[in-house]
Amino acid sequence: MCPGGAGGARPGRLTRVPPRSAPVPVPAMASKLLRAVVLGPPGSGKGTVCERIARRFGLQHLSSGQFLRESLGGGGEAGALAQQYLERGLLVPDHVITRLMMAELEKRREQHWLLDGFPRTLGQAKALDGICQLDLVISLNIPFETLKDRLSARWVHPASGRVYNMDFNPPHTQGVDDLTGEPLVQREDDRPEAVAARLRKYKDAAKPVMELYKSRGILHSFSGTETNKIWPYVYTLLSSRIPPVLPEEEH
Ligand SMILES: Nc1ncnc2c1ncn2[C@H]1C[C@H](O)[C@@H](COP(=O)(O)OP(=O)(O)OP(=O)(O)O)O1
Ligand SMILES: Nc1nc2c(ncn2[C@@H]2O[C@H](COP(=O)(O)OP(=O)(O)O)[C@@H](O)[C@H]2O)c(=O)[nH]1
Repeated sequence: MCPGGAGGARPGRLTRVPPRSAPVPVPAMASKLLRAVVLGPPGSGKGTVCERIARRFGLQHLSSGQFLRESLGGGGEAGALAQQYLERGLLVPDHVITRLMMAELEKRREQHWLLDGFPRTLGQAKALDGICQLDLVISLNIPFETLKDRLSARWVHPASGRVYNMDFNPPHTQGVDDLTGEPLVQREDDRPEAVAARLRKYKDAAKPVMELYKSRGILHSFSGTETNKIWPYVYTLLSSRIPPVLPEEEH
């Protein structure tokens, strides 16, 4: 486990993806702080599952992709660097994303946390090793056709990262974010023609990361086409490590 440190958590400009309603914060009084990662290709439901875990278990959810998107307009050096890569649909270099994520995690060293989208390469996994020992890695295995369908129906609220799907979790009013009333958009890279290339890139980079965590015995894989069917297993796994603050059924 990552040790806690003096100073406590400070509110930073991290990307803590806001859930649909406020999470119940879990004071990290326990000496063991949960360090978890959710891996999976684009569209596999990482954000959806992480949001549920964050709410049920009071964990901090950090999404590297959302964090990067938010950093772009901030005027910072790292954001400007990242922009060049994101605009071209490329992975941000390890040293850039690692620096950003490490700074955020340092602020959260006294809280339970859950990472989504990081680490994505072996280099990133090794950097994470340098600051903590992960307890749990959840891998979502979803068939390609399902991913393609989901992404083409995904709508996002850019400011918060809240995600909708026209079949699975539609907004109350079409095209509009439930909490702010602001317009929803579709991501350019969610177009079907962009998805196949993204998935290939994901697989190449993720394979050694999965092998590393498998060899350590902390990788838990879940396969299926429906998040609601996978979710009870994820909930049970998490419950064996940290007490829930909300029951499983409450979505
Ligand atoms: N850990 C990372 N390493 C390098 N680049 C990253 C990392 N996380 C995010 N990025 C960059 C490249 C991604 O194309 C972009 C958006 O990330 P993200 O929202 O996680 O999208 P993604 O392509 O993985 O799809 P999805 O959100 O559907 O999983 O940010
Ligand atoms: N139809 C359907 N859509 C889902 C399911 N689970 C998640 N989604 C949607 O699929 C899209 C991708 O999910 P997301 O959590 O963003 O995946 P991520 O890219 O791995 O973070 C979003 O629009 C979700 O609302 C599911 O079981 N069925």
